[in-house]
Amino acid sequence: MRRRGCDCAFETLKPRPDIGDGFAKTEIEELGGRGINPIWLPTMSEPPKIDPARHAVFLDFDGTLAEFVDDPDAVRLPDGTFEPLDRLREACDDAICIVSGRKIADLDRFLSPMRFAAAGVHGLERRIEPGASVERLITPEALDPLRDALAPVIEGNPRLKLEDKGLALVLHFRTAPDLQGLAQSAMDRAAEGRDDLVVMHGDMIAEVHPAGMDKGQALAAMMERAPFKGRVPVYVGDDTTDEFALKVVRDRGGLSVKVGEKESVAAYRLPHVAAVHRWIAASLAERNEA
Ligand SMILES: O=P(O)(O)OC[C@H]1O[C@H](O[C@H]2O[C@H](CO)[C@@H](O)[C@H](O)[C@H]2O)[C@H](O)[C@@H](O)[C@@H]1O
Repeated sequence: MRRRGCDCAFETLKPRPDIGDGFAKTEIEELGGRGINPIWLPTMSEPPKIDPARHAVFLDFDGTLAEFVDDPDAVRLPDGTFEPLDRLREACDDAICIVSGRKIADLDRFLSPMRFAAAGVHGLERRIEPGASVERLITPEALDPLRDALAPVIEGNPRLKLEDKGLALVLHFRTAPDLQGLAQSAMDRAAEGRDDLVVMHGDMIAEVHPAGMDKGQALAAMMERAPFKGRVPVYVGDDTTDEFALKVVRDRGGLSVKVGEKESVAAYRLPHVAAVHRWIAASLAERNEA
């Protein structure tokens, strides 16, 4: 099992009581060594508006388009946001992609009747256009031994929820924060000895999925193909897993936008989900006025 990469590094990048609100220098250096240089500027400015004629728009789902809720299956877009999102897709000629840790099938369900290009399960699933078929980079059987190892943990701790995404498994503890340590160590133990897997400790979840893919690589691959190719990338995301994509976009001179106040490599910031939707609507309005 690997515990490397941006997720784990950012996981350690928390304010330390022993050094006030700052971050440990070694941790900053560790991130730098991995090519990720966090810029901790909570006052970073609002991004310029999206230009649908020029931009390829990549949007994270949970915490970016949809507010967090206790039940991962009960998530939904805020009222009144479907139509602007769909108009943006039309205006961009389908060069808009949902990039998520979720399965594409689940994204489709939450966004129905809309359909978008998508990178699901952190890029292990991809759909290049709304009407295209889903490509999967691996098969779900790789995780069968972990399914078996986690079954008794769930049975013994019914307040933990297991989300089986086929190509990834997630232990949720948002409604049982006291079980965080147990969930994380159960996931670590289940993946022990598996160098082909990565364990990620995310936002009230412990997740395992095959190594070798992240949202940044998924974005770079999508940018090689129509309808994204030749456009300038825009990425909007709130979580540690989004940092991979935000870095790729920043390095390519695109618009990298962090949602919320966590540390980030992004150049711009929006404070919350509602502000993301307001920015999308304002971008469409600006285009109509032009
Ligand atoms: O990449 P994202 O679109 O941000 O997806 C990341 C994970 O999102 C979901 O979990 C998160 O949202 C849930 C619903 O609000 C919340 O209950 C949970 O605590 C959050 O971590 C999803 O269930 C995971 O599979 C995704 O990896």
